[in-house]
Amino acid sequence: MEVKARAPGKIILSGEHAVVHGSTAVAASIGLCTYVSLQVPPSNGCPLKVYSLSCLENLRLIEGAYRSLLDSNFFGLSWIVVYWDENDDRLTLQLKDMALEFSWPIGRIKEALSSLGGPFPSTPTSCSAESLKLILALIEEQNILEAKISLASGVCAFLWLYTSILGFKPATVVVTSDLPLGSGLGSSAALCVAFSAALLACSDTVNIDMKQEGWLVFGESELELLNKWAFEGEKIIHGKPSGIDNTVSTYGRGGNMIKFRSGNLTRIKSSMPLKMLITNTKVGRNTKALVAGVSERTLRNPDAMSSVFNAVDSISKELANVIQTPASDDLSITAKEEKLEELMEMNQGLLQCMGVSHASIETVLRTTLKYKLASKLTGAGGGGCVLTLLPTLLSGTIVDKVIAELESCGFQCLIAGIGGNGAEICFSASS
Ligand SMILES: Nc1ncnc2c1ncn2[C@@H]1O[C@H](COP(=O)(O)OP(=O)(O)OP(=O)(O)O)[C@@H](O)[C@H]1O
Ligand SMILES: C[C@@](O)(CCO)CC(=O)[O-]
Ligand SMILES: [Mg+2]
Repeated sequence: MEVKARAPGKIILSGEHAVVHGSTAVAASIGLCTYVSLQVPPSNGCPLKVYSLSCLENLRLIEGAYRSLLDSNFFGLSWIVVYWDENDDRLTLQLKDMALEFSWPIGRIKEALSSLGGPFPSTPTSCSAESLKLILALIEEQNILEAKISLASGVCAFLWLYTSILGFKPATVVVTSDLPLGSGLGSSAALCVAFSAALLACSDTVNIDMKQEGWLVFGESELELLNKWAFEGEKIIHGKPSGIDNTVSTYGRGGNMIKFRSGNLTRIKSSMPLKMLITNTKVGRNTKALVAGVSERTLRNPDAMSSVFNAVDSISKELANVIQTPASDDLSITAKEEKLEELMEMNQGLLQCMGVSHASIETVLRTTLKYKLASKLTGAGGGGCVLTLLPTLLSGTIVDKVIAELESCGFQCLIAGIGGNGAEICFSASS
């Protein structure tokens, strides 16, 4: 059986970092996703597939399944029934975009992690420091290249989610993504949401009709479970996440945005078309380190930082109001856009106060300002992506000029659809 899951990335319009400290933030999913395909063989001893000898070639597709071939003669034709062999049971994770593969014999994973007691799919549980050590030992055995070491946290999140939700079943899991990694567009959350969605869909906890075709959405209670598991994965990658990224990736739906505070979400409907240019500075950074940096600054300057977080809270609430309030004779779309631009600039100023801007971000701000466009960093900052509001009446020529100038600095621009769907799953018979 194969289950596929997809989960979107996000942009934060206001409130990143401050949201970790209890302020309101406003975010929306974008039309770029991470995809997970999970292939689980049938339980040991069950025939995996029956082939006629004429299509014996197909057998080569099933690596490691040759050992228990049972030859039979069925209706006068020669058929082969292929059984799965326990000794060949492996858990394999392929990160396709990085051309990386991790693979462990199930016996080895059991030996290392059975003390953790999984599976417990309906009880989202934090990965303790001791459990993390055991998981890291499994990853170290795979000799991950120094240049790709930042991926280890994603692999840790995978092993924790996998063994907690499905236990010690063999499977092949393949990951691909439209999202740039570590750039502020929520790649870590999209990964954890897509993993959790695929794993829960394969577990006995979630009641879903596997015969339905096309992309499916979980019901509300399953979404809640999915979001909680994804949050546990995010904690492994981010250290101390607010939960906004996984919540947006789980619950995004039909053009909605999300207002988020202290773990609670409110869906908000935008009453205006919102077009954002996303500029990826391509400066790599790590959300965990940036979040920790803001927390350290807060410990050193508690009163000043509390004022900064309060100011961000007011900005996010105001921004949500502007987005929701319909345009009228007294409040034109242009006036609303000017208000949003001002709020974005104020938020950016406060993010600088938190110490999470970067020279590359400042270059984007200066460049877009030449065209009278307002910008702010999105996500954790320190490089990564910057948002620029593209007002409705802005001519296409100006947009082209800004993009050309930004790309001449070595940045990469894209205009993504805002407020797409959240997590979805799809079943298919394995090939
Ligand atoms: N498609 C993927 N394949 C493998 N690992 C991934 C993938 N997407 C995310 N990751 C993991 O997430 C890490 C990046 O997460 P990080 O939180 O630093 O950035 P982000 O989520 O893109 O940005 P932000 O948190 O600011 O929105 C990577 O180093 C890797 O461990
Ligand atoms: C920087 C941060 O606020 C957003 C990262 O996309 C971290 C978080 O909320 O978990
Ligand atoms: Mg992240």
